Amino acid sequence: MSKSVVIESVKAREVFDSRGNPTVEADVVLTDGTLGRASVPSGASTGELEATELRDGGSRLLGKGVSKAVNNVNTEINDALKGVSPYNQAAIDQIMIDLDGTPNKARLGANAILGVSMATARAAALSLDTPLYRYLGGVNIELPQTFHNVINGGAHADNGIDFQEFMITPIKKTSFRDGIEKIADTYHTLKKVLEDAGFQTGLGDEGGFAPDLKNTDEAVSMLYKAIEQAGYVPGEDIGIALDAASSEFYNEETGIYTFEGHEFNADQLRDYYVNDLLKKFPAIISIEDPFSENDWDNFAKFTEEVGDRVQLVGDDIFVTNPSIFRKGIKKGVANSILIKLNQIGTVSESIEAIRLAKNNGYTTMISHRSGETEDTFVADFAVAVSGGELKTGAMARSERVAKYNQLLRIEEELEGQAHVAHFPHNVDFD
Ligand SMILES: O=C(O)[C@@H](CO)OP(=O)(O)O
Ligand SMILES: [Mg+2]
Repeated sequence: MSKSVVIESVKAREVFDSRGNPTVEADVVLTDGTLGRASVPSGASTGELEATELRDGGSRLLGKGVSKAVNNVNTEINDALKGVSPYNQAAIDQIMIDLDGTPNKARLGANAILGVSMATARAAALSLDTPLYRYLGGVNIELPQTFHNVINGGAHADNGIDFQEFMITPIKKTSFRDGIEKIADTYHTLKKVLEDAGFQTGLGDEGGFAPDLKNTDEAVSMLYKAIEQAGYVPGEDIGIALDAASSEFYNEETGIYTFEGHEFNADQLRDYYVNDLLKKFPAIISIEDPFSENDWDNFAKFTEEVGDRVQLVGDDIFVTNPSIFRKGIKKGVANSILIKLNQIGTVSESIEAIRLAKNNGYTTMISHRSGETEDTFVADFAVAVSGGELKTGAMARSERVAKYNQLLRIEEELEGQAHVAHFPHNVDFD
């Protein structure tokens, strides 16, 4: 590491994400000439307490411009980081957190700060001629088990399904590639299963199909059919995971969850999960946001009841925020946390949330956003932090597949030395 190398300049521009909305792309240039570049994703079903994504006026872009965030990078952040070493990620992130001065990055924008945070890590790795996953992770790294959202509902599709994500994951695999191939197989088979049943197979935001199925039961049944027709055993070879994203259909005033024609209170919803869904479909190994971000007590109660046999992931409720997550751990909410870099806004704080999870027996699922770019940062990040699990969409749409292709390259680069995570069985199948 050359001590004399420092940041020469930081610059951002407005580019577009996979939904055609503007987003921030940041460039960090070092004095040795290295350029690190990164772009920021964006969610549709966002948690209320996520760090602020700064958006502005501009009638042409429906008020979704990011020119203020871009300007903040080009002026204040550039001034603050010029001359600073790129090799201390925590210090870089802290400078931006202090410069912003708000608890949720509302002044400079989490999109401005995260773009620079990621681009700095990439520049540092490049200047040391080290792969990004190795720079961030050292030698203690692991390829993740992937979770693929193959039926899209909720805020990600214009169909009648209220649960947001229906994912498949390769439990049994001899390598990362083997797992991905099984998923691709099942994905193609699912298309045929849906077509045979007379459904449309247009895609939702995350590359999964968006058929007009009537409910969760029917969607999971389709997954069972696809897994079996592809020659695999549901729950053994391929597991199923859901993101209910229930904050989207929860009424805080009445405490009622309205979905698929039901009007359930928390007890009825719990009964539905335990005595209907999980009984009927034992291949379901993980449920994300089963209760709302504003329904902590019931989320905790549910964790107590089924947390020993199913992974319960907190997304909207923790928003990758270490201090909110700490409260959740104390209350016994969930047994897993979703990690989205732009929910908190820096690489270092995301790593802190992961450390907190590991120290408290929570699993971690690293995640893309429903609005993505071609940037593959999250793939390297998942390997670096040995995140165990990664969800980044179906095996379609280039902005999703780019991440899986990057993981295939990483596996090849590690020449068979790469360990691949296994969930839920903590054993190796190879
Ligand atoms: O809820 C989620 O887990 C995510 C990612 O799949 O969706 P969004 O980016 O729209 O918040
Ligand atoms: Mg979610």
